[in-house]
Formats: sequence, C-alpha cells, structure tokens
Amino acid sequence: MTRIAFIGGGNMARSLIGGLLKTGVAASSITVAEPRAEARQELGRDFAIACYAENRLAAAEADVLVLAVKPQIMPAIHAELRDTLARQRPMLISIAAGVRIDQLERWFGHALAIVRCMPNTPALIGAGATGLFANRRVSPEQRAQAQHIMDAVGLTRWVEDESLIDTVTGISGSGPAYFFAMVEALEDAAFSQGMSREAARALAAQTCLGAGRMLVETGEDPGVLRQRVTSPNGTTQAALESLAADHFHQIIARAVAAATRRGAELAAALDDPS
Ligand SMILES: NC(=O)c1ccc[n+]([C@@H]2O[C@H](COP(=O)([O-])OP(=O)(O)OC[C@H]3O[C@@H](n4cnc5c(N)ncnc54)[C@H](O)[C@@H]3O)[C@@H](O)[C@H]2O)c1
Ligand code: PRO
Repeated sequence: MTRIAFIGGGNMARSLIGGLLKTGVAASSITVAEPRAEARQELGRDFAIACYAENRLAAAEADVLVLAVKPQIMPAIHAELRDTLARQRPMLISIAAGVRIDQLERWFGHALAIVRCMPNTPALIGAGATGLFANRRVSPEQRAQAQHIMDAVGLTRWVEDESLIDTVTGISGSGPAYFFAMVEALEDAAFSQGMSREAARALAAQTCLGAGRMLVETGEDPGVLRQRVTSPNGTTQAALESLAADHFHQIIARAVAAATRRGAELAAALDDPS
C-alpha cells in the first residue's frame, strides 16, 4: 500500500483526496498536514483520513508527498520537512502552479525523485485532467506510481518539456474557471432576456455537460461537432459570426497566454522575492 501525505489540505488537495477515495484507495493510506483547525476537522469528517497540524507528522511515513500549498508557501515548508525527507526519501509530487523542478530540487534536495504536475478541480468527481513532468531521479516505477495517483482522478498526459506544464495550467489547470465563467455569462444573457435564473443555469450547465461529453465520448473533432450544430444561415451561424467579430479565438489565446505567463512569473518571484 502506497502511503500518500498531502502537505496543504485546501481546495486542490480536497479534490485529489476525494477522487482517490472514490477509486477505492484506502483512507488509512492518506494523511494530510493542514494548519487551519477548521479545515482539518472538515477533512477528517468528510474523508475519515488522519489530519495533522504539523507537516513533519503527516509526512513521517509517506512514500509519496504531494505538495499542495500555494507557490508562495513552498520555500517555507522545506526546512520543516528536511529530516523526514532525508530519512524517508519519498517521491515528491508538486501541484503548485509555476514552481519549477530546479527550485524544488534546490529547496528539498537534488537527490529526490520529483514529479511536477498540474491537475484541476474536476479531480473531485474523477473527471480531472493532469499534465505531468518528471525529473531525472524518477524511476520508471515511480513514474508509474505518480501516473497511477493522477489516473485515479481523471485523464493524464506527460509532457516532454517542463515549460509545457505552464501551458497545461493555461488550458486545464485554470480551465474549469473559463467554463464556469461561460455558464455565468450564458445565464446572465438568458436572464436579461426574461428567463428565470434557475432555468437559465440548468439549461446552460446541461449544455456545457452535453457538449463536453459528446466531445470526449464520440472522439470527433470539435470543428466537425460545431459544424453539425450550425445550420447554414441559422441561429448558430449568427452567434458564431458575432463571436468571430469579437475575436473569440484571440480572446481565448490571450487568456491562455496570460495564465501561462503568470505561472512563470509566480516561479520567478520565488527566485527573487524583491
Ligand atoms: N485550485 C485549483 O484549481 C488548482 C489547480 C491546480 C493546481 N493548483 C495548485 O495547488 C496548490 C494549492 O492550491 P489550492 O487552490 O488548493 O489552495 P488552497 O489555499 O485552497 O490550499 C492551500 C492550503 O495550504 C495550507 N497551508 C498554508 N500554509 C501551509 C504550510 N506552511 N504547511 C502546510 N499547509 C499550509 C492552507 O491553509 C490551505 O488550506 C497551489 O500551488 C495551486 O497553484 C490549484
Ligand atoms: N488554480 C491555480 C491558480 O489560479 C492554479 C491553476 C488553477 O493559480
């Protein structure tokens, strides 16, 4: 049984833990370190896992340490974990946006196997999407172990170039928020035309779900699926022409670029906090 310790028990850790437990991973194999007492109580109540206020206690027997704190916290946690890491030599899996492998090696140790990955919150319902990148120390078995953990909560893809993890952040790490924003916008649009918020949200959310499922379950090209909705001179064509006139593709490309760039900036700020 692989023992997994989460350092940080916030939103993303909750999503990953919930997803792992749903796939049958034993609650007794998971520990969490979380400084907020209320969050510890909720994690213990919701998932029946052992929760600790101190990182070193949660990590004491871990084979895998999932670093799930904000990027800015990352440099602060290594001192506390140094002894445990030296003794236990767990594999580190960092989910922190931007934080690079060379920074993690500098803080936690050059001898450690480290996987940098970028999951997303739909991991909570087993529908996550995660990009992964491994350092040279990660053995084939550890690579399989990291993938197994992330496969348990959704789809995984390894990238060959570490900088592409920032691109993963731009597409799928931050991505759920784009679709939630889209549903909010659809709801507002329908409400402004007189529909109830309840009906507007239900129709917009189900459309989001239906389109996503069609895309994944049919394996069809999104352009082909789009064309099937679009009758010549019909309603969809009118909407898509309006989106194109407002530079929809460029708007999305700029948003993804902004998220990707922000990942690199978060990491750079940790090199030079001034
Ligand atoms: N939320 C997402 O959609 C998402 C997706 C992918 C990756 N991430 C990454 O996951 C990481 C966590 O993000 P989140 O959204 O879960 O944030 P969060 O704030 O919800 O969780 C972070 C947790 O770390 C705890 N913490 C603070 N200091 C600590 C310390 N010294 N030791 C241990 N725990 C400490 C906080 O109390 C908090 O509960 C970030 O690095 C983020 O970039 C988040
Ligand atoms: N949430 C984190 C952020 O907004 C990382 C990806 C999703 O920074």
